[in-house]
Amino acid sequence: MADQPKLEGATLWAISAGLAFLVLFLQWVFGKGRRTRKGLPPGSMGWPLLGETLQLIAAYKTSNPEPFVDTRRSRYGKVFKTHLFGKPTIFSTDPEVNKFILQNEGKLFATSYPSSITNLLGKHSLLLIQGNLHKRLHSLTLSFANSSVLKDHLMFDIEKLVCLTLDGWKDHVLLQDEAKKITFELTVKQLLSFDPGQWSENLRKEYLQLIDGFFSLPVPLPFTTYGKALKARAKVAEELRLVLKRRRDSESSDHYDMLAALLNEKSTTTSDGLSDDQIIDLLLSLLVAGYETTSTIMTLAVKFLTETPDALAQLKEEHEAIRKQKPGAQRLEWSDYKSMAFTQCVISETLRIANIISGVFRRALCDVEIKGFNIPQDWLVFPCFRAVHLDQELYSDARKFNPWRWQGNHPSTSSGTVFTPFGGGPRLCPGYELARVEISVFLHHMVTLFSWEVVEEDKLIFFPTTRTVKRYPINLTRRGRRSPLEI
Ligand code: HEM
Repeated sequence: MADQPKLEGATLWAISAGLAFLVLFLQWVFGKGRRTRKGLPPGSMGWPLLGETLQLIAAYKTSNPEPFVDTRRSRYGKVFKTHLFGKPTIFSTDPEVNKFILQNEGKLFATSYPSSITNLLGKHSLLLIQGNLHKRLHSLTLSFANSSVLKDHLMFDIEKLVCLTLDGWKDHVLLQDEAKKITFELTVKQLLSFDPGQWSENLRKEYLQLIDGFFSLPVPLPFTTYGKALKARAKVAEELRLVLKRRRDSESSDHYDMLAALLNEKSTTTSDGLSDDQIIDLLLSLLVAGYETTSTIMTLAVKFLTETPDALAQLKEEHEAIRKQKPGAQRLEWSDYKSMAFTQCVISETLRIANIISGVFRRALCDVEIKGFNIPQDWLVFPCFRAVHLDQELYSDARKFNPWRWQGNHPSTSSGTVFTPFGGGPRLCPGYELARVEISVFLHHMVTLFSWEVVEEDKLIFFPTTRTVKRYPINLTRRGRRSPLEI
């Protein structure tokens, strides 16, 4: 009898240990996603090697990619770990974490692209360079697209090139393609002072091939998309090299364009200028940066307006009022652009719900602690702007196109944390104002020169980039107003 309690104790111990083991085992099986290395945010690393890449791609290939983020955010919280495109990644849908990551560019985090993309952009691209050179060239680009340059120089070219394209329209266009033509020609003009013609059209065709390469398997064989993209890159670089050589050889220096600014750029410490390779990569990346981004917003603003007749009516009213002040076909002034208040609401709302840039990849340069989580050195982080822009806690009825939300004093206009379509920190998009002016001028002429009807239902998808599947075909009716090019 004396031994009985001992036996019971041992049995109890064995049962408790067994239970504890069972609980741990069940947690391991069912709570895989919640297990963390110390300090890592919760999340699932998905399949070996593939991680959760296929789930992400499958979601973004549809018109409603949100469930990818929504399910993980409700399971793990606003910041979760995952494994994307071959790398362990911290995915953030938290505006404060996103801001922290962007602000600490170059200190705790650095921009990160796969080598396949780096090869296409060129190692001197503004999107890739770091440190002082990045600072210098970022501010040079900014100084080329700021309000006073836009007002005194670019506004005129923007309107001319928008009208040149719109004047050529017959009764049917693929709007997405037309918008791309406009933004490409504008960028060529701004960078090199070339007017639209066969040269820029040939260059654009090479560009289309080059951009396809960003979203293809990086197999560098001549018949693969990636191989063709590398070839296209070489051709674009060759053309730019010829232009550069002519400019260096020429006596006159009366150009006012980005190339002239790059040729004059000198290091403050060594007073060395930029090499040909540096200039070519910079020009090439500027063409990439402003081309698809701005043209996508132009197309989608028209799509969302078409689907929201009250907004289209209000936008038309705003632009008709501007036209009334201008007898005949007079050109737009800077003050007209500044008076387009509702147009800015439409642009912000389009950027909020369908920006081509859902977020940006960065690499942690060291172990970083934020909000109680540890981000290990060399892991990727993905501050997801789209998830913040569509967060129901931050925007009421967040998934609906509602340009009126921007009227008055919406907090997100001022906070710079919950609305970041142009990124932030040292890599804030230097083209943010240029893009707004281009889109505003385009919308002005689109709604005052034409009315339109959508030819067929066209789906919006988000992978490989944000685009409509059928390139947004529309039938046009001319409204009888003369375009500024006719005077
Ligand atoms: C609606 C149009 C546009 C959107 C939504 C957009 C968005 C962005 C975003 C989010 C970034 C930050 C990338 C990062 O942090 O890694 C960026 C960078 C950049 N953008 Fe834009 N952009 C637009 C138009 C333009 C235009 C018209 C230009 C032409 C000058 C331009 C030039 C650049 C450049 C050069 C960078 C790289 C800046 C750097 O790394 O320092 N963008 N853009």
